[in-house]
Amino acid sequence: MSNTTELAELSANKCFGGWQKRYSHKSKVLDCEMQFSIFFPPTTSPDIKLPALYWLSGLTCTDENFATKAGAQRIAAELGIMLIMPDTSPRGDNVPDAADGAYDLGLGAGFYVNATQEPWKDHYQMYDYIVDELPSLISKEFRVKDKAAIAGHSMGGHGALTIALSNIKRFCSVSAFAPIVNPTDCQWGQKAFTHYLGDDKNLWADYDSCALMRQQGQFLHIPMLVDQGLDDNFFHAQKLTKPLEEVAKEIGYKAEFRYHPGYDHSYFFISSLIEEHLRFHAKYL
Ligand SMILES: N[C@@H](CCC(=O)N[C@@H](CS)C(=O)NCC(=O)O)C(=O)O
Repeated sequence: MSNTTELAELSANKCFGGWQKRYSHKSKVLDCEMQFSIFFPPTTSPDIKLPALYWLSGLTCTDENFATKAGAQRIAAELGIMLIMPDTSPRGDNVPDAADGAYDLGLGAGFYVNATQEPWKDHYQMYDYIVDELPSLISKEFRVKDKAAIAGHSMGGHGALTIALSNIKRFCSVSAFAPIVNPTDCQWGQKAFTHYLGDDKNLWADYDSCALMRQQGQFLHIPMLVDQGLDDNFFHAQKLTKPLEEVAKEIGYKAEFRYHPGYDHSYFFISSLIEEHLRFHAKYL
């Protein structure tokens, strides 16, 4: 860590020879105090720039769900990959939440967009937080490679795919579990985008991985792996995964889409396949 740190360490646990840590910091773009988790793999030299993977979680999660439920640390330790786990929305007493306390809007449901509408726009700038502010902070504080991998689940799969497709030079590879791929055409996405972005559907398309792949996929390519459980009760209801596979087929975009009988939407699905995702990213990191 640098001498003039902006981070407060909240916890540190030794894990598979490395360290699982949690930090707090003041976010300028979100205008609130934020927490994030990091797994540091065991390393022989503090001077080596580590490869890093950003994990974006889904609705209702904090930075701690993946850290405690996915079981990713053993393979990350073996592969020498740092795991960076941000929160899913701004937090704090001054941050607006859904009026009815709904789980799919407001706290825990930032959707990785920059809100343009009241009362959200002062704090809900999650796209800028994940793409710019947090990576700048991480590279100031720790030794990490410039290009990172990015992955996520459900709303976080949407975040990972849209951020990777819009920032192909910044990320080496992207993967997702049960991602929302067409938020402009599913209930979760339409609700969130109406609140955060208003009625301007042009703005919505900037955060829709189907639209982004269709726009840019003929010219640009990033290695992509997507896994979907066939017993996931949100698979059909929220049009997860499939619409992006259809766009990929249509435009000839090379990406792997896999469907797994019996698996649901939970972290039991993620923990069953996370090793394959980490090994996939390790080829490009
Ligand atoms: N049925 C859930 C919907 C939310 C949900 O399934 N969240 C997923 C991501 S979309 C999750 O990872 N939940 C936290 C966990 O399983 O640890 C609820 O009402 O809380």
